[in-house]
Amino acid sequence: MEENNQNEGFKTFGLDRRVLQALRKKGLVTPTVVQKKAVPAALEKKDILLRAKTGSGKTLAFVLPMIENALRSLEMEQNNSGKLSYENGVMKRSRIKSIILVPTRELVNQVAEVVNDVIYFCNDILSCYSLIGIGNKGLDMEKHRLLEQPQIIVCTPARLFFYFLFFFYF
Ligand SMILES: Nc1ncnc2c1ncn2[C@@H]1O[C@H](COP(=O)(O)OP(=O)(O)OP(=O)(O)O)[C@@H](O)[C@H]1O
Repeated sequence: MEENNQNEGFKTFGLDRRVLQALRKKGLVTPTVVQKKAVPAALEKKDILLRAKTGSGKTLAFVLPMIENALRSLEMEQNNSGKLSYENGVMKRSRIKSIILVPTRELVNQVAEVVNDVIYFCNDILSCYSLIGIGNKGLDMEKHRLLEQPQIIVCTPARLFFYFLFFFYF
């Protein structure tokens, strides 16, 4: 009972129970103003332009609906195919669903940390990779990870452009 009350605020968004569990784990109970405005609209797949002061919770405002929509989409794929598909005993993950672009490599790490916190209880079906290499530095590892097709990628525009060129030419 207490658990339910704790998530009353975030629960009103109709989020997946694993996401609610992850929020609870982080001690997050009530959505901030910007989250209250953004999450329901983003869950309806509306385009959103957010502006709010620093520390107002903008990261979760876009991360929560993004993950929720990814989970819903995975569920739909599962319902359509009637079953999850497995390869060598491991569930085959579907392709990239979201790319989060941020201006600096420091922000890549920060945002990826928030994403990983939120997918903590569903990381068997959703994975997040952050691309923070520069040029050929980190290329082998990142290329390998990208080919594994994570559902969520966090990177800078420059790194994304690098991989567009890389996969186009090689
Ligand atoms: N609903 C919430 N309840 C309590 N704390 C929250 C909530 N949402 C976010 N926070 C916390 O508030 C802090 C700031 O959040 P966040 O970094 O998302 O803000 P921001 O608006 O993106 O800031 P910036 O503009 O500096 O990037 C973080 O520590 C985060 O965990």
